[in-house]
Amino acid sequence: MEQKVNPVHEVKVQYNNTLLNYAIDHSDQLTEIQKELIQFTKANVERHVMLTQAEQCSFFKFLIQILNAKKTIDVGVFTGLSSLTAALAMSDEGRVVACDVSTDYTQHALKFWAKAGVEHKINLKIQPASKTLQELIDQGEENTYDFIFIDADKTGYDTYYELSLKLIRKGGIIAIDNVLQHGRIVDPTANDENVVAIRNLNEKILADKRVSKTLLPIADGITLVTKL
Ligand SMILES: C[S@@+](CC[C@H](N)C(=O)[O-])C[C@H]1O[C@@H](n2cnc3c(N)ncnc32)[C@H](O)[C@@H]1O
Repeated sequence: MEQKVNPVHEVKVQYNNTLLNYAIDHSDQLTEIQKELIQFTKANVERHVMLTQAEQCSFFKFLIQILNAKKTIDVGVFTGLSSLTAALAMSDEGRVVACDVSTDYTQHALKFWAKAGVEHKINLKIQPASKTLQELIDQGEENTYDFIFIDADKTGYDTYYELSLKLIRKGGIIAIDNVLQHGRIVDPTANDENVVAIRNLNEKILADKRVSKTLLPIADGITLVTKL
């Protein structure tokens, strides 16, 4: 794949851990339970690199609040941080449909949600996310969701994107994680199935007239789309 480099766009700030920590310290702080969940996951769960990052949590909280969201979907729960973040950001009527296939990971999520007192806001569905999203459509919930976060198996993203586009309301936001694939997205020699799946989706979204989109180079890259 030939890479185009546009000379108009250049890096003005070199990010490093000090700057990242400064940004996190000057944003709304994580709650004690969110911090505890992160510490627990890092200490006890082998694939803890899958955790949503702190700067994403504060960003999603902000989005969910400005959307005045009541209905959200979390595609990819792991130990529960992104679902917890959504539940905490919403008023008491707010609901999260939390999709995962793993009871190993989500057993921890359930404990932290209970500890935070938000378990009644989160409906955990243990089955492939595509099945859960299709069931919501079949139950007549098209065009009713305010915020959807896609962060599960990368080869499923295209399916999750299409189903989410049906479920999201006009003006709602779909956030798609890992769209830079740790930099491999622009490496022409990187062609594993995850990179190829995300590269294809990024091109598809770019050309997609149904949405307005912005790809933010924070964390591992997050694309936000809103349905027009
Ligand atoms: C990157 S982790 C999610 C991280 C999470 N958002 C957080 O806040 O820490 C990806 C999750 O997707 C789940 N997953 C993988 N395949 C799936 C599928 N087909 N349907 C639903 N979840 C799936 C995995 O079990 C894993 O927990």
